[in-house]
Amino acid sequence: MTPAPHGATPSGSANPATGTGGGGWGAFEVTVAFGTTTALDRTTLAAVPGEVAAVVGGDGAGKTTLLRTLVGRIRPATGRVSSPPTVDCGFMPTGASGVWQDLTVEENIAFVAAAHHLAGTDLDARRTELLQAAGLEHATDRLAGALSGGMRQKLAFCLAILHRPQLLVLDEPSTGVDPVSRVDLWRLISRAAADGTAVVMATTYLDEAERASTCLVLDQGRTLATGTPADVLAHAPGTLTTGDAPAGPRELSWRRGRATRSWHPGPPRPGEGPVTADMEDTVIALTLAAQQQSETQP
Ligand SMILES: Nc1ncnc2c1ncn2[C@@H]1O[C@H](COP(=O)(O)OP(=O)(O)OP(=O)(O)O)[C@@H](O)[C@H]1O
Repeated sequence: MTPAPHGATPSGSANPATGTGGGGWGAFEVTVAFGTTTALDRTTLAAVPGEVAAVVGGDGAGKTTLLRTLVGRIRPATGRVSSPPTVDCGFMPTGASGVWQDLTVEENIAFVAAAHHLAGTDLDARRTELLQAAGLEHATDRLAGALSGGMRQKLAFCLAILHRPQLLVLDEPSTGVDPVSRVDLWRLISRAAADGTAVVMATTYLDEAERASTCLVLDQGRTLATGTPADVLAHAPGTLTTGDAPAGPRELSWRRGRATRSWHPGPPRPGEGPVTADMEDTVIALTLAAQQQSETQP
């Protein structure tokens, strides 16, 4: 059996790297460095019961580091982390590492249930509820390693939330998942939040970030924007245009469906008809603006 990192731990003690401060859960002004790499630079993310907080950013932005810091797996150099005791956290790591591949769906559930001392009719009801919601009720005898990617991700989600954690931390739960399973996963996530769980999720799908209560945009450890999706959209820098071809340097343009978006740092130029940026455009524009700023800094 391949042991997988998971939120399920038999220990119920609070993680020493975390605390339950009076200001709610979250990571506050945390800095994490790996050697000379600053993975997080005074980053703040609040985790509020009943809400979904989305963490977005490109490769190496610091998303996983922030999530691991929140659940006490990384101790920040500075700043404060406030989270429930480990036993009240659920963590779904990225990829297939949240499930035990050589156990069946049923065995995966039983294993995590045992780790959390869940049993009896309460467990039966919870198992049935989650498997049905995830569309896995007819796959209970299948090995997790033989499931489709989307089914495996949904199983990983069920395992992370089986014990009704107060804080649920999901690392790119829908990456590599087909669009239908992605809808299922989002429904599961929304339901968890509606039940009062504080959900934090890293995602590369910006339509998901747009539906979250709050959104944190990271780039190389720096916070580019934070707030409600509307707040983030309101801070899209520069000007965005759309057309058939790049309206400027290619590195400042990207494809959106059949159209090409172009970004430039200043206000609209004469004759330019700017388009309203959605979350995807905004995150790209914020990242390009940050890159330009760091290139011009000595
Ligand atoms: N254990 C580690 N040792 C050294 N460097 C690390 C370690 N974990 C992360 N990093 C570095 O910290 C930075 C942030 O990484 P992190 O995995 O948090 O980013 P991410 O936003 O999750 O990106 P991705 O989606 O590509 O995983 C990167 O430069 C990464 O190389």
